[in-house]
Amino acid sequence: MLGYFGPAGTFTHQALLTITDEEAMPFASVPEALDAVREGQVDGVVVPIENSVEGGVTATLDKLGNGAPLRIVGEVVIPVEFGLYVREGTQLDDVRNVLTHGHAAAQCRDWLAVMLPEATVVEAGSTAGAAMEVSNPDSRHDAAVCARVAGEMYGLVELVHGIEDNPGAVTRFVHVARPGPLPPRTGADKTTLVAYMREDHSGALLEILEQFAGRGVNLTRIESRPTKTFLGSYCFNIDAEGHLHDKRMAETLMGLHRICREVIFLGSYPRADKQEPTLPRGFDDNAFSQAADWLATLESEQPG
Ligand SMILES: O=C(O)C(=O)Cc1ccccc1
Repeated sequence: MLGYFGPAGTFTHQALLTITDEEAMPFASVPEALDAVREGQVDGVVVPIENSVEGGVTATLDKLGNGAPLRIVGEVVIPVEFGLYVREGTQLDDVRNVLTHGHAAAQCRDWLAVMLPEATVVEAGSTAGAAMEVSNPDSRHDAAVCARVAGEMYGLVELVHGIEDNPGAVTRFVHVARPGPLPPRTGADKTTLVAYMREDHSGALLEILEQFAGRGVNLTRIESRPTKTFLGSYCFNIDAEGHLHDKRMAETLMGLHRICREVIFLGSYPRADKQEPTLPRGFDDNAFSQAADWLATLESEQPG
């Protein structure tokens, strides 16, 4: 069974429904969901990882790389549109207290500031959790910012829809499982990893980037995250185009392993947009094989 960052009606739930229509288990937070996979309570979970407006979902980035190994086996990208949902009878002028997930609040910040300048925005566990809370007649919260499905699911009334400051925003979700066979290489894949530098020195990030650049591997996301040991200590959370079974990616991973203190491999999986990378000349599997054959020929000429 799969799990997801819930309750029912979250954007994550919508992402999950694009993968399966079988019954799935909701978890109240991203860390709880990921721990449930680690502990074997579910076979996999869907959690948000990146938003086109807000950037990385830090709870996911940090928790994926810390603890028993996990692997991303797939990704889903869905549009996110928000509305303001209230109990029957509440008017816009009555709204003093708005409840929602931090990422939703951030994506509707301007709208809330202009339309509800007096209102306090309170952070909830999730957008659907906010809708569920607001549906309680005794709730001290007047409105939830959530998806239309969540508003409907929890019996709320839609005051306004489309309150996001950046229309067209999308969120990327990942399907995470325990280590096992990798999803097959499709030619349009992504690899996610976390790299820890050996020691702090000038050019350390450049050396990491060189491993990718020198093998024709393009990055689609790179974020520095605190290692949580001391101030100024960071690791790099990276998405790169390609699959572990692409020779250029395998060589990149080996290069990183040589120069880094630790490299956590978080999986190779098909890209949601199915977009194949444009490879510079000399970086496809054939070019790597031919180079290896050439080297073998040179070595075979050597005595003994
Ligand atoms: O709270 C939710 O519905 C989530 O799934 C997290 C989230 C919040 C805002 C945008 C995308 C995902």
